[in-house]
Amino acid sequence: MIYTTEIPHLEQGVRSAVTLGKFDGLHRGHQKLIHCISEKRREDCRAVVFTFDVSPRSYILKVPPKFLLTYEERRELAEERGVDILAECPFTEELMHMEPEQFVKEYLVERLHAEYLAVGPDFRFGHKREGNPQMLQKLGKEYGFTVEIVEKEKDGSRDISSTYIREELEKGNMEKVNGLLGYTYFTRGEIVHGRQLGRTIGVPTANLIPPEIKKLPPNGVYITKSLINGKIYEGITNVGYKPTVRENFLGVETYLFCCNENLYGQEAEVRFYQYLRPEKKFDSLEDLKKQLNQDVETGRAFFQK
Ligand SMILES: Cc1cc2nc3c(=O)[nH]c(=O)nc-3n(C[C@H](O)[C@H](O)[C@H](O)COP(=O)(O)O)c2cc1C
Ligand SMILES: Nc1ncnc2c1ncn2[C@@H]1O[C@H](COP(=O)(O)OP(=O)(O)O)[C@@H](O)[C@H]1O
Repeated sequence: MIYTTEIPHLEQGVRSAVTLGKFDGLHRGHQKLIHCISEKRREDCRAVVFTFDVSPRSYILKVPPKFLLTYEERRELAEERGVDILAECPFTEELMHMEPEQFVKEYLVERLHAEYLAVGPDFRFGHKREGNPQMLQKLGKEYGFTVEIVEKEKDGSRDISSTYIREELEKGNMEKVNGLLGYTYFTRGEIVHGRQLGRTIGVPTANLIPPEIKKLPPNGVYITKSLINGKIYEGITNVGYKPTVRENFLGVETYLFCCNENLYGQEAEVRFYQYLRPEKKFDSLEDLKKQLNQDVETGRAFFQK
């Protein structure tokens, strides 16, 4: 897959099937759009995902953005789904104020040689969000591309969207989040040293510091699986600041049920299956240990089912 932060310019004779949007999470709705473009792949036709490098809303509001997928994670998932080119274009003033027809002509036609577009019914683009799927269809007749308006993937009566998934993630409803995503929500990082207290209470924990932009479920304890060095480990994970020992950074730390290896320096992907309880401040490490033993039992029972 080609990844670029510029507007791609395809060579002559090569055409494209394009989908456009923010694609945070690459959820089941996004996957449906990607399926549409990847079906059009040929020797001389590329599947292109055209997206922006900062969520337009957070750019305007100037709040530090949190995403369901980091840019790197999104790249990897897009590649797995059969995308040839992922263009993460800077969301510049120029792009923000571009007239819809100019965007179509300069970017989609002249640079991408688009022959096919897949968009959702609520897709909007260009200055004042005046561009819409019907307008794309009209312009397609003029410039020679077809536009498929792809029905939204639904969960019951509600459209699947990044907003819906964020809402459920904020509630810690991992079963719902994972169902909407079509994969298990995860975060990644390198396993780093903690205070080495874990081993003293019989519960060593692999600590990782999640990426700044990654949106996490609420602080608390989760049943998880961790992918480390190609192996899957079942375990339980605490997300938070460990109030009992007063950590000063937000960590994701996991006790792996069947592991006694030295894991420092390894990359881990922690996948969240179920929320167990909120993070608590205990009066002593002994009390914490009692609670941890209970959590371990709950976690093991979950995987035995
Ligand atoms: C499953 C799990 C649940 C945890 N729950 C809590 C908690 O509720 N409150 C808390 O202060 N720390 C909690 N912790 C964090 C422990 O305080 C921490 O693992 C211990 O102090 C060891 O820290 P260290 O890795 O820096 O040595 C939890 C850790 C795990 C793995
Ligand atoms: N079952 C296990 N679960 C998690 N980490 C383990 C396990 N067995 C061994 N380890 C190793 O022990 C380390 C955690 O021990 P711990 O005493 O909690 O130290 P730290 O505070 O540095 O995390 C992990 O980083 C890993 O290298």
